[in-house]
Amino acid sequence: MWRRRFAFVCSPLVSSPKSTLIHNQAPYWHEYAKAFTTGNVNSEEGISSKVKVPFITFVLGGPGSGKGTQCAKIVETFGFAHLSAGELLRKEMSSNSAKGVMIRDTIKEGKIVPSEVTVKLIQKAIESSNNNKFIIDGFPRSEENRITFEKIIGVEPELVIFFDCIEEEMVKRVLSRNQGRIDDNIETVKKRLEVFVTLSLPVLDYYSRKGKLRKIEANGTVEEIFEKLRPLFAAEKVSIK
Ligand SMILES: Nc1ncnc2c1ncn2[C@@H]1O[C@H](COP(=O)(O)OP(=O)(O)OP(=O)(O)O)[C@@H](O)[C@H]1O
Ligand SMILES: Nc1ccn([C@@H]2O[C@H](COP(=O)(O)O)[C@@H](O)[C@H]2O)c(=O)n1
Ligand SMILES: [Mg+2]
Repeated sequence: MWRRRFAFVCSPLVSSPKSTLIHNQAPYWHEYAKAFTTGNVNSEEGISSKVKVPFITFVLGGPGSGKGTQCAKIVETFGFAHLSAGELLRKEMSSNSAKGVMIRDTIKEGKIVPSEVTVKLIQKAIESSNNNKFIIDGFPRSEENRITFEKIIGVEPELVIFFDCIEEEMVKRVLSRNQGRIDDNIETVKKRLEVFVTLSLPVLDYYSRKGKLRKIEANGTVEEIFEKLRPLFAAEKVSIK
């Protein structure tokens, strides 16, 4: 059902988009750059890599559509740093703090964790990386996620990839993943699919309107899907090989 609903919002592959900083807000990125110009940062080496505007790609798709699998290949081939919002949250939930418990309950229910929590984790991961190219997997899952990222990080993605996979295949993949995830069960998967339709499709619609969305048909083999991704990253500015 959600495939049909989605079909009209996707734009076809288009040419390489341009980097866009959001100038009308006061995100941490601008503060960092300001600190650099005022000399209010410690390591010179750290500064020069960090003040460069990061190249950000968001990767979206339903549960089991292959986001994590393809991100690993993008990292290996094109030298991106992979930030999985779900992984960052799973690490955080392993603490028994109130926040950890809240994250666990939210993931178990297939719902979306409050955006500020997720964006702060992403911010920390970006800040502690030496890389300048990030592939952010499973984010933004909602308009609230997207807006919070814009407010706090202040950098727009160059590219937003959507893995379009049939529901039956996604459910099959999740149920045979076997990695002990608390959300890999049929009840949670059904809820996640609903959440995807209700909260994530508007995000895809937003980026489609901005000409940033690239839809990848994600029902084939891992290699077939990667071959469809390759041209998106082959441009010299993002390639290391
Ligand atoms: N093209 C494919 N064909 C068959 N199996 C696949 C394919 N891509 C990934 N898988 C397998 O399906 C499962 C789900 O893939 P993956 O974890 O990459 O999905 P995901 O989109 O990250 O899901 P989630 O949103 O739940 O984290 C994994 O066990 C993975 O090995
Ligand atoms: N932006 C996000 C990303 C994930 N979550 C929660 O984590 C679950 C697992 O995410 P995966 O990307 O690993 O599939 C997801 O179902 C959400 O509960 C989130 O809240 N916000
Ligand atoms: Mg994943």
